[in-house]
Amino acid sequence: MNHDNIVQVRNIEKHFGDKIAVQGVSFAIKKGEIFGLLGPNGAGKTTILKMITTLLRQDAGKILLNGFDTLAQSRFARQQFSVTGQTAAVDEDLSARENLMIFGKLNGLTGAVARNRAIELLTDFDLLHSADQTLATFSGGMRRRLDLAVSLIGKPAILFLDEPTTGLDPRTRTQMWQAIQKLVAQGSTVLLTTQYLEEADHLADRIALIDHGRMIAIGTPSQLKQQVGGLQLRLEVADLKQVTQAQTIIQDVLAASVHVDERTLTALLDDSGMSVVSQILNQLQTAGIAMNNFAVKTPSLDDVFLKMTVGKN
Ligand SMILES: Nc1ncnc2c1ncn2[C@@H]1O[C@H](COP(=O)(O)OP(=O)(O)OP(=O)(O)O)[C@@H](O)[C@H]1O
Repeated sequence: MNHDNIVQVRNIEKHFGDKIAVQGVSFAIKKGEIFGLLGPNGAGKTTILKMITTLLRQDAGKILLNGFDTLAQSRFARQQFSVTGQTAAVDEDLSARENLMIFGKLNGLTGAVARNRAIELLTDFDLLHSADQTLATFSGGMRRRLDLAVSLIGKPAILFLDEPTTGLDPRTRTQMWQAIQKLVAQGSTVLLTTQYLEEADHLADRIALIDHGRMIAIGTPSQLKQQVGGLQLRLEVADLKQVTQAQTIIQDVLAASVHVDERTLTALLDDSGMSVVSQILNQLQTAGIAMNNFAVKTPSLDDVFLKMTVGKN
């Protein structure tokens, strides 16, 4: 067994009646990683998360959390993680500080330790100024940050976040991202589900793409994007008479074909990526070829998602 893999999911499967919600899903998460489960509505992300967090029993396959089997050793497996959902399990009539202290005591902390831990978390999540207001006065974003803070009271080794930023405005979403990154810098491992490609791209070290209950791809955001075809170079030559010369230069540097449409030239860059771009620019300049514009476009996770899911829905 590889002890670096704090979460191990092996070939899990879940049926609801005749419907297969999850089939043959396997992945492993290393300590300190942010791992994203990405997929459209109904893909199976929540069902996978529920099986990992022992809320649902898988019909087949095995899940180990820090080495503990979620079915055979569920009590120990549950001690390894904390989970936050889309609704906070907090008391509306109490303040943020009081809620944190109650959860601290429920987690076995003494009064003094709970008080200090509450201050630490309120500071980390930028809630110290509002610490003594009742939650009724809290915005959605503040509530979500408190929810995350509450789930960290017991310093869990693994944190599961189910759509942590759904419904938040862009500014609050960025604050949540910073809070999650800070957690990982302090040694946590995070598994999050999201429907937002941008969120997975920004936050996750690796992403598993889920569609119709199956894992259709896994990798770092850049590995997934490379499967779509790497970087694309696009430039427009100012003088129509120099287009062929520019085409030859780029073809020679890339050893690949260049598509020409009037003055616009496009080509796919291989793994060498940006290093060949400066060579192309230098050679075009030496040849006295002027350009109206020049761009290198990275494929987005949207491109990956469309390419991998189109035709299967
Ligand atoms: N308790 C249940 N009984 C029957 N079908 C279910 C049950 N839970 C989930 N499903 C079905 O299993 C499939 C996967 O659902 P799941 O909630 O895991 O998807 P999801 O990726 O989390 O979607 P969303 O982004 O909308 O939350 C869906 O087709 C859903 O209708």
